[in-house]
Amino acid sequence: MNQTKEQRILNFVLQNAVRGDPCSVLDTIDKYCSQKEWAMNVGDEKGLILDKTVEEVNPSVALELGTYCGYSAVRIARLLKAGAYLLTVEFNPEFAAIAKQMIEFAGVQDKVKLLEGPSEEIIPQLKKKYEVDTLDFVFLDHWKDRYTPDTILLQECNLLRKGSVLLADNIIFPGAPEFLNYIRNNPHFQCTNYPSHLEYMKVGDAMEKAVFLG
Ligand SMILES: CCCNc1ncnc2c1ncn2[C@@H]1O[C@H](/C=C/CNC(=O)c2cc(-c3ccc(F)cc3)cc(O)c2O)[C@H](C)[C@H]1O
Ligand SMILES: [Mg+2]
Repeated sequence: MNQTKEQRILNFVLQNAVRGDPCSVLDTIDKYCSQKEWAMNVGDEKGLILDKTVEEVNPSVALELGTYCGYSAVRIARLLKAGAYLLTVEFNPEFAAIAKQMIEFAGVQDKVKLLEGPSEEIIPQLKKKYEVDTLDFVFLDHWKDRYTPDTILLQECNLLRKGSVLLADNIIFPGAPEFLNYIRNNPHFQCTNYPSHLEYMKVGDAMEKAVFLG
């Protein structure tokens, strides 16, 4: 049975990256996806915006929606302080299995809880089942039409506190117009746009940061 692209990416990492070295895993994925097969990782350019935001927030509890191969989970987890952790949600079992191996190879498994299932089911369980009080940081990178409903759900579940930071990928390409309209016209959020480029391409893209004002 021939391999999927995501399996090829993982195998390239297992064969070429340095076990236990998150930066080497990120660089290896970026090398493969820019030279051999494009894939929808946040990538190295937008990854720097993600890095700066995570460092600025310095979250104790972070949430990611849309793990995919685990690139941004590794990217975020490598920056977390002792005792801090990332919850990452992925509903496709094949991708969850790939991401699990990627996260373990990078050596950040102690900082990452990979939750397999749809975000709309997982988010309402975060407080009781996963003992979350509130989220300090949320990275949105799953289906673009789910950014708004899940942002509303996070609020309904009282998972955001004054100062919680949301960062959304792909504001320009593929685009999340409905989310942009929702979040920029919502008085409970203070928004900032970060122009960049689509991963591994010269196409324009952007990330949007939204700080919850309570
Ligand atoms: C309904 C369940 C919702 N709840 C969910 N709960 C849990 N997991 C979920 C949920 N919804 C989705 N997922 C998972 O998240 C991942 C999905 C990620 C989606 N990302 C894009 O579509 C994209 C496209 C391009 C792009 C750019 C240029 C092109 F030409 C083509 C593509 C670039 C980019 O940076 C992009 O992030 C993963 C594949 C999928 O299984
Ligand atoms: Mg993306």
